[in-house]
Amino acid sequence: MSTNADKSPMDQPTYICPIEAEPLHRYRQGGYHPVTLGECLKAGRYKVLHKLGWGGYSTVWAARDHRTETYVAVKISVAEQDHDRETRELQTMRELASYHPSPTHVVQLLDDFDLTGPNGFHKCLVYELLGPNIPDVIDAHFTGGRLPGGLAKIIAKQSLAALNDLHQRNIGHGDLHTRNLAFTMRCMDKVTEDVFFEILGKPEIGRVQRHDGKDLELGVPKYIVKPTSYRTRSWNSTQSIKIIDFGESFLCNAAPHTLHTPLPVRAPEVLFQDPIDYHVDLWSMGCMLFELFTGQPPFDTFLITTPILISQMQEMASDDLPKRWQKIWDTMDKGDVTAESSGPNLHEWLEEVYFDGRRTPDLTREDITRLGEIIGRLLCFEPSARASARQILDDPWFNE
Ligand SMILES: Nc1ncnc2c1ncn2[C@@H]1O[C@H](COP(=O)(O)OP(=O)(O)OP(=O)(O)O)[C@@H](O)[C@H]1O
Repeated sequence: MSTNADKSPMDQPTYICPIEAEPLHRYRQGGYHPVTLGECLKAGRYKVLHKLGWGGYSTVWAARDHRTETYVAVKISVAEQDHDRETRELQTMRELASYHPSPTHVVQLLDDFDLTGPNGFHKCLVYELLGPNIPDVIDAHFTGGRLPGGLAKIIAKQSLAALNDLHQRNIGHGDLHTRNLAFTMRCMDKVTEDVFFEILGKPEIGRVQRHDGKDLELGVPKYIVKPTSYRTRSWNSTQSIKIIDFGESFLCNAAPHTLHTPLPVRAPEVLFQDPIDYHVDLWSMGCMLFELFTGQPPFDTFLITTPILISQMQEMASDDLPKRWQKIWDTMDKGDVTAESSGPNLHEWLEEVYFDGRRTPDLTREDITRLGEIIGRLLCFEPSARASARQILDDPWFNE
């Protein structure tokens, strides 16, 4: 008997919804769990109030924890067969919970539970409730598409401190980019639900319909909620961030063979299929620092292919391709990419992007030169040549 799960996405019925939402075709066997606002999860403990976001592997919901009378974030994973990701996320979080004090700038896991719904079995992780991520705050609050230099420096220092805490414990994050840095929310627990909705915005709800007008399939929600857009916050230097999304994380003594880090921040050892450890995060951190200060990642984010990325990496990296990778590169099918690198190097590119004339710079040329030196210590092909998070944090530029 053929089921929905056997069908390719092309054969699936299509759904329409008037608001921006996660891909609706993924509400099917093995996919997202359909959540309704106001429903209570884990035997009445967590009352769902709003949608916080979604990713390739989960939907994330703001909820009231009736036991502790606090607001929390419940991450409901897709009910896929391969539970490696959620196992790794849970394992990392439990490992971190065994340390006291827990790292200041890493999201804290509060609870976990299992849920069975029409689309299968879902692992649910309950986290402390955080605010919006960096790109969402930039979109909402900063014209010009980038953070003020002072705030970027504070966020950079906090993410380096978080990374140092993880690496000291032999944990790799594996998915470090600005979407995975979320601002903390202060004083949320004491606020009433009315104030809570003033901050997160009232949920916007859209009715889901089948494109062909037939009844909805079992497992597809009738109504979908638009992710929150936080209001009434000022984003300044008193702010604090935490690293979220540990679905790609790993303990270095049991590192996976590959990672699904987004291509523009993916470390070269992942591309060349070399063994992986926490040094992957230092490459991603180099890319992230570039983006935090300039508002733009160093490597193309659109239509990028592995050969294009490797050729751009050769322009930006502080060292040459190691011999073991040069051999692979020489024989790789490069499509339109010429082996010769001809683009700007890291320092030229950083200056060009930062002083692009479209935005008023608040950092000096000397600042940008020094930032370029710092990023250069991270963007080294050879993983062991990359500076550690601690070494970067100790750079005098971060402490002026
Ligand atoms: N603790 C939290 N507090 C507030 N919002 C959160 C929290 N955790 C996650 N979110 C929101 O939910 C979104 C998805 O979460 P997350 O990145 O952990 O899911 P994912 O399915 O693993 O995503 P990806 O496909 O990016 O790996 C985040 O981008 C963020 O907007």
